Amino acid sequence: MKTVLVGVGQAGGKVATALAEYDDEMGFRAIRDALAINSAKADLQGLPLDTVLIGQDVVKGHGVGGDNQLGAEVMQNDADEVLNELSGRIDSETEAIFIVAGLGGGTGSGGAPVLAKELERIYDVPVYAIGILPGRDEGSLYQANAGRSLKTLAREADSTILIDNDAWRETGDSVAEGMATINERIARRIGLLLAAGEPIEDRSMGLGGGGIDRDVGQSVVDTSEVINTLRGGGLAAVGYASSEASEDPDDNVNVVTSTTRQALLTGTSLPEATTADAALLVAAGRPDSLSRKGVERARSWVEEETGSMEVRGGDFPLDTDDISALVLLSGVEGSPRVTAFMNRAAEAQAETDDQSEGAAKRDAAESFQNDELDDLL
Ligand SMILES: Nc1nc2c(ncn2[C@@H]2O[C@H](COP(=O)(O)OP(=O)(O)OP(=O)(O)O)[C@@H](O)[C@H]2O)c(=O)[nH]1
Repeated sequence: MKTVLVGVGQAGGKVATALAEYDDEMGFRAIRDALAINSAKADLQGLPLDTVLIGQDVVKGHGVGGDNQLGAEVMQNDADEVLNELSGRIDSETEAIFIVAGLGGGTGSGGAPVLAKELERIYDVPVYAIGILPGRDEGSLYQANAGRSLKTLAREADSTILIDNDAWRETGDSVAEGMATINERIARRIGLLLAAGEPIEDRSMGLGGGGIDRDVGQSVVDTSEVINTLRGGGLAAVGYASSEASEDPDDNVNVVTSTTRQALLTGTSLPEATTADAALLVAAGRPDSLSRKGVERARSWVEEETGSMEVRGGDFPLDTDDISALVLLSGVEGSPRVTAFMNRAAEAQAETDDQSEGAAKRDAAESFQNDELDDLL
């Protein structure tokens, strides 16, 4: 999927960098351009991307200090400059725009929904968001910010892929190490998803220098399958797992199915998200090890497990010794983790508003409709 990537805020800039670097290292060229936007000058310095500093007249390059309403305001005020900067990058080849942001802070949290709205107004290609949820141990301001931002982003973007900061953290990591690990994991998963839809001849095949035969590819994933999977809108998640391929092709039936189970049951960006409205299974590996029977069985298993009748599946030929499974889930609003998060956010907002009686437990679908969490726009 030929993508223009925009990172907003500190987390957005770092994750956009990790993604652009991964795409480049792998030679995928799915990310055609990447831009980082922030109201804090220091967070833009040192990023190997083109950057735009917003809100300079208001916060003088010092960031919005976790105030996401101010984050939304400065993005709105400087929207013309940002759109101008993007207009030279989004062209007739662009198939999707991805905005990535940490939803718990100020600039990314407030800025991402505003930017999504502005881009939707102008461009026909889908505008997707990658929204990073604060970990459970982050303070109430982060939770309340993320709840408000998510509610707004889910409405403004064509789909929002959620990454829970608690999902891929390794125990024992410091916060900085933890972030670096999470960012690498996001880069690999989203990076594969974007590359999976690219035609084979467009890939430089950094892993094998063109050694993949073109006519393997009747079931190769197409960009339109990613877009169709996300068409229902709302919230999405990605799962991923990888195992060594066996030399015996028959054994790879089981390798594909067990790797897919791991991807969905233990490897998703939103733990416990297994029911979905639609899903896409991408099996990556050498064409001769990607067992057709295995991929078909794995796809049927995803159908049963997610309860969705709309599960697409396909291959992603890669010259590696592993078989990887990437599962994209769309329509995960009802998952327990989203419910728990929206309750946590509503409680945090009630705490900050001193209206604790407003924080009764409700299900997540309802929290996207009711007034417990303020809308940002
Ligand atoms: N995955 C990941 N999350 C991060 C990273 N840096 C910060 N976060 C998370 O993002 C949230 C804070 O957002 P930031 O991006 O730091 O804030 P900002 O948008 O720059 O906003 P201000 O600093 O208030 O202007 C918190 O929930 C952090 O846990 C990162 O590198 N990776």
